[in-house]
Amino acid sequence: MDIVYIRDLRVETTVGIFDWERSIRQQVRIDLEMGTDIRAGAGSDRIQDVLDYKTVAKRVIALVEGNQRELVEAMAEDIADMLLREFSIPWLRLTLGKPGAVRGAREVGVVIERGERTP
Ligand SMILES: Nc1nc2c(c(=O)[nH]1)N=C([C@H](O)[C@@H](O)CO)CN2
Repeated sequence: MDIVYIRDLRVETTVGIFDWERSIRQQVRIDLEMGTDIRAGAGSDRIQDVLDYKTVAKRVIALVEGNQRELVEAMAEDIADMLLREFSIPWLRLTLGKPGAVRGAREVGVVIERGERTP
């Protein structure tokens, strides 16, 4: 399996369990690895034949900017669900972090894998 990735995507959104967090925008940071087969696109050299990371990034940004969830777990699951459905991605690994959310830590968050990773 090949991978198309997006690293260090930063998006401003509302997220968090505390009242003060519901009235501010915070930055979340996303790393995304998506299973794919690049051979058709490598052969044709046409964007139509690949998983377009720009299109994926725009969709992820739109979803995250509109987030109403409190937990990073819930937001991560929403992103993964959307990607598996809308882009027919067989497998993905998603890191969703909140930089600076915990004093003393650079970032906290979750890493999830969804779908089936084929050889
Ligand atoms: N596992 C999680 N733990 C915590 C979360 C979360 O989304 N998942 N959220 C918070 C607060 O919103 C925190 O980020 C505010 O500093 C605490 N723990």
